[in-house]
Amino acid sequence: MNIKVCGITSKKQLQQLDGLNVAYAGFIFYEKSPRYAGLKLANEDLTEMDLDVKKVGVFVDAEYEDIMEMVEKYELDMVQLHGNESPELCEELSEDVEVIKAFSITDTTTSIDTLVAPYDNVCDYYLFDAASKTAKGGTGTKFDWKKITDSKIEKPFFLSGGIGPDDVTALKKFKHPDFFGIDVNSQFEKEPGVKDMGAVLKFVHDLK
Ligand SMILES: O=C(O)c1ccccc1NCC(=O)[C@H](O)[C@H](O)COP(=O)(O)O
Repeated sequence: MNIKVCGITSKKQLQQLDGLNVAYAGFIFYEKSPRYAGLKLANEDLTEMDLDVKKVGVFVDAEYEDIMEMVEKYELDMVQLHGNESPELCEELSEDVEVIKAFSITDTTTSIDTLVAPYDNVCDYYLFDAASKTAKGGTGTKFDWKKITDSKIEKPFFLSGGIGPDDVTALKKFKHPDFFGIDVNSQFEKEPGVKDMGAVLKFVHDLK
């Protein structure tokens, strides 16, 4: 199970994460987020370290040029599109960088397969998060995972939304042919943007 820890805002925590057998580190490039990385991380913080962890930039309804500027500046390996980005934008970006398209799942989402269909050929991964009325992501809210197990999907995906230390047993039981990894965030924080690395370490160990 690949693990992505999202909302990293310091060089020190990035270094710590790199030693923890975590596959992906997420950096939020959305100014309204309390985890906005743009003002806290210099590009050298990400580019001058020899990292095993892949760097994922998270964007919400940003323009192609602005996303690519950050990809180049921070040498991002992947972008995660967490808003209402069009399949056309995903396709354009996927020529330059790996793309994760995120989808917000609500109680009224009836068919995940219908939701993802327009993005089938234009991104590399999906990410399923819980929708929220208050924020675009990082809310600690779960959605009904049965909506996933009832779907075909047919692309590697990250399961996200409110995943915390108490979910280890449920995650070990969660099965889907395209289940690629999990994305965690606010349930492993001391405060927004500051991870509890001890909790992350224990979680990674417990999942193995
Ligand atoms: O984390 C944020 O502040 C955020 C803001 C705007 C768009 C996306 C954001 N986070 C993206 C993520 O991938 C989160 O890890 C995901 O929403 C799950 O968060 P949580 O429910 O806190 O585990």
